[in-house]
Amino acid sequence: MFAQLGSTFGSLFIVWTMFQRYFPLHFQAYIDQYLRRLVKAFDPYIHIKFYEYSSDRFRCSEAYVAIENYLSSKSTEQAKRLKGDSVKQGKSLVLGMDNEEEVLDEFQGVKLFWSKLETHNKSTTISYYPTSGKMYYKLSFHNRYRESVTKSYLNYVLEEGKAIGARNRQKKLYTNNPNDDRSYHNTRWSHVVFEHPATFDTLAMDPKKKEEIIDDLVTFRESKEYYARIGKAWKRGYLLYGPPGTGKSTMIAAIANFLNYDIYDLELTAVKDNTDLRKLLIETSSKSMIVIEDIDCSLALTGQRKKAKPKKEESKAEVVCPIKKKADEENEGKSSSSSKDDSKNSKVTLSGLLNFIDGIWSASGGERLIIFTTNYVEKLDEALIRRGRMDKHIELSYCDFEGFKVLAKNYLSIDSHPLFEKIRSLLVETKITPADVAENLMPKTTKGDATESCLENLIQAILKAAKDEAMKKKKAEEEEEKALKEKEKSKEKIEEEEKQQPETNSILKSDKEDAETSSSNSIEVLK
Ligand SMILES: Nc1ncnc2c1ncn2[C@@H]1O[C@H](COP(=O)(O)OP(=O)(O)OP(=O)(O)O)[C@@H](O)[C@H]1O
Ligand SMILES: [Mg+2]
Repeated sequence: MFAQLGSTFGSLFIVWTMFQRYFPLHFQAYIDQYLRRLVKAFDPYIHIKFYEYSSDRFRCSEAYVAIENYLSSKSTEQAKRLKGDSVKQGKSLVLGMDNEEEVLDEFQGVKLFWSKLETHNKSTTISYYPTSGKMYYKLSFHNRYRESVTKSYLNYVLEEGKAIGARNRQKKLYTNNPNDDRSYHNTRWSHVVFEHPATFDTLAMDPKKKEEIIDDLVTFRESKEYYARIGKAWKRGYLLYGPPGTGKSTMIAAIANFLNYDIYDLELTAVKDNTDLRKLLIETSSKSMIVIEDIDCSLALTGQRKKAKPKKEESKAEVVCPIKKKADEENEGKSSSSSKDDSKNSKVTLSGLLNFIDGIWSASGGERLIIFTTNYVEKLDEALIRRGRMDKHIELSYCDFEGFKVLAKNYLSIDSHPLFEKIRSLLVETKITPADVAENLMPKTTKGDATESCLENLIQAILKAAKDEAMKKKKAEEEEEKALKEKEKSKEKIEEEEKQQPETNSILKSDKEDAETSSSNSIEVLK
């Protein structure tokens, strides 16, 4: 009987919450109070509320988000009014239950009722936030299941909800805003949705090396406790190095897709100073990768410990170091003030960067990868890339036959072909980047089967690369020979000059003696 009465009052109370907004405020409070007391006295059900925002109204509650994710599939099946909320990996809508809808769930034979409700804002003050009430999910279940629900079911919902959230989560690619652009954006990072298709399956590289990298990433992802135990920030540094077009940026995208991490693409040239760098770091979230591409170029720009660097290809230097180029133009003809200008360009120092990597400032969130890429690993300061800072050094190199097979599968969907043997032998002797191989394997027409022509194109490209390489080698040898000859010539010249030296010296000596006698004569005359 009590149960019946309780549920009657309970239903009455639900109806009341739906319609109370139509009553005057003082009347609402009065009814609310009495209904609550009645329901409490007879209701055999337990009710738990999960509010959308924490009490400070700044943070969205983690539990609320997990519950929303957990209920989304159930709502699609049961609720009559649904709400299209977010986009799943940029491909489809995720539906959730609308306000005042109810969903039934079952867990180990226990029936559980979820409803989505909103508190009604009784405040008459003007608020910065939307004046609508607070959203919350309410879970109702019978008192006799209190223990199993609070101990097992809620944990289960949170875990499931988090897993669903991680699956649906859209990765983001962040870039740091230039310093002077900050007032407009009012934020240090701007982002776009990250949707790069690269995966480890499509990455052309030695399968053993690939396996090793994947193992390393998995170990890192699952080592939260280990890092806590050894007292180290939960982060790992990767240095990717190799010639242009060997897949460094592609690997970064593959790692992000594999770990489902956000990418923070840090452009050091747009960072004002070390303080700014620290602030940028603090604003990154966990489960992310902080990437600095072409680190050698960025560091040269700071004018710190490493200054000299070989020039990259013209086009690339323009893209990667626009500020440096501008600074160079500005400094033209101002050699006297060049040191002053250098210090103006000097923004982030190497030691600032080292602090950044060491995790002093990133110790908060954890689960972060720091990735540097460079074409010139030998130019980097040893302090920057020592183990502990850049824990894993990965070389990406020219395309070998295994790499070619991956690209042939990606671009032409083939595992074998009679021309493969020829390509295998050519790749042993010739250096060609995966980017060049990929370009040749890309069909140039949609008509007919382009497999054969693509492979033929690739063979021609490898032969051309071999020819270019041979010519380059010959030219280098010739230049070396020329330099050697010139060196020998100048050596001979010096030796000849040295041989003539005694004669010249004796002439000089007699001249000196003559001068001395004439000067002593003139002194005597003066006397
Ligand atoms: N190892 C690889 N596997 C698959 N595709 C690759 C690989 N290397 C290069 N490519 C292809 O070549 C293109 C250029 O590669 P990517 O930008 O990753 O080179 P990079 O090493 O970052 O060059 P850079 O040093 O110039 O930045 C990619 O879009 C990709 O299609
Ligand atoms: Mg790159």
